[in-house]
Amino acid sequence: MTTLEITGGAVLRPDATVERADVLVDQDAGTILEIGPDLEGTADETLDAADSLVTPGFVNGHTHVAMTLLRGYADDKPLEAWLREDIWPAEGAMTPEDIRAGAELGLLEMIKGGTTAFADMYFEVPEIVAAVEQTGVRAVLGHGIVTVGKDEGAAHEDAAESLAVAEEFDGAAAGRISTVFAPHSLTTVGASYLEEFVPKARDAGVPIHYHANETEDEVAPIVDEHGVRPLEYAAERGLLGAEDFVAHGVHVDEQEIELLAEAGTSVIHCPASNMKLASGMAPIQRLLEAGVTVGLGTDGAASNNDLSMLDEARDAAMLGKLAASDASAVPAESVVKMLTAGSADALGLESGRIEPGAPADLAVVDLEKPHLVPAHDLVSHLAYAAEAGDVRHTICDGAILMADREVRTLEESRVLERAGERATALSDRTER
Ligand SMILES: CSC[C@H]1O[C@@H](n2cnc3c(O)ncnc32)[C@H](O)[C@@H]1O
Ligand SMILES: [Zn+2]
Repeated sequence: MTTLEITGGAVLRPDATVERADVLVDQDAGTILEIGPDLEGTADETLDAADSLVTPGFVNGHTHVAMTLLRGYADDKPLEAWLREDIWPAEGAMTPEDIRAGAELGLLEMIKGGTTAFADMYFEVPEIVAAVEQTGVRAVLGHGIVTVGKDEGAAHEDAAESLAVAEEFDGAAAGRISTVFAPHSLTTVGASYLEEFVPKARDAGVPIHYHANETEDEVAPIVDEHGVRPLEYAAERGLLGAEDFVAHGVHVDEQEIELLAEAGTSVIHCPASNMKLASGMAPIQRLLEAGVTVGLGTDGAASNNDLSMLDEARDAAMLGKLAASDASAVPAESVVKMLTAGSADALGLESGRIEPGAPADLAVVDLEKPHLVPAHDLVSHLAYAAEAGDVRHTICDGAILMADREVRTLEESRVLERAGERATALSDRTER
């Protein structure tokens, strides 16, 4: 057995307590073997975690990783105009090579910020699979379907591709990749395609991930056309399963919250994107009280504009309080749970907790920083004060992806250079 020991740190446990402990990892199995104050010190490899917090790796529950290429490409617009006037035309000009370059850039940023797993909805999924294989992270991938504006044949092909991609890549990257069927949203995919393909996804045992109730503009057409709220419409079409997860859930009423809770469908909260696009404030405290599993996501880098999950945690705490007009709403402990086990549970992953037998997906955060002193409460620091740049080491599936801020699975300078070149060329050939 090949082992790794993370020594000398403070370890965040699943009950949100923090204890001085070492963590022993079975690198062959990719799991945590033991957690204890003074382990033997005979591991094959050691990572120093003195003056550091060892936390579960962060789980980005909703992103579009290749959109790093569009970071800063179009800002200061609401969702509908942003997508139609800027983002969709640019995406229409993207090549598979662009997707690969954007995915590598996004994965570099995520690994440097302590993220060990992410859920993604995009196109050219084989390129994202290849980037995940190379970088060593864990991922839940889906081909995003949009049927509006397409003829019947192209729309049908898009939906069929989403199911085929989910079936082909489930279990790829030595089991680190799982998959979803991914209709973009309830307004951009026609009802007939949902009615045809959702039962097929269920038969294939593939979970479903989609954007839901993100803006008021998305709610109104469903109410007007179908006479029910979006999540009732989703439930009627079999889209609220216990393994399914929706991104956003900003404009949900009390009845829809109850529907989510009863169905066991999870919500991925994307506070930065919701603020930037002025989509609204999700009722996170209410969702938590109703028993809905809530995770955290960055959404794409074009609506955020970074992929830092620690930024997202702070935003979730701040916005949650503002939305509830209550400073005790969405406290630090809830946010840290969303950042780790909440997102992992939503995505059907076993990571997100440091305990024997759990996947060895870990981040080690340097506490010797001015903004992290004094250390009254390390859960508070993780929710409110820590930054992506404080992450020293990132481990996924027992493998070291970054040690002392050096990413081992990507050549950082090459990734930055290639992404910059590809983004410039993409922008030059995209008309606006
Ligand atoms: C068809 S692949 C996914 C699709 O989603 C777009 N997208 C990025 N951010 C958002 C968001 O906040 N709401 C809805 N859609 C979004 C992305 O640009 C791709 O086209
Ligand atoms: Zn999104």
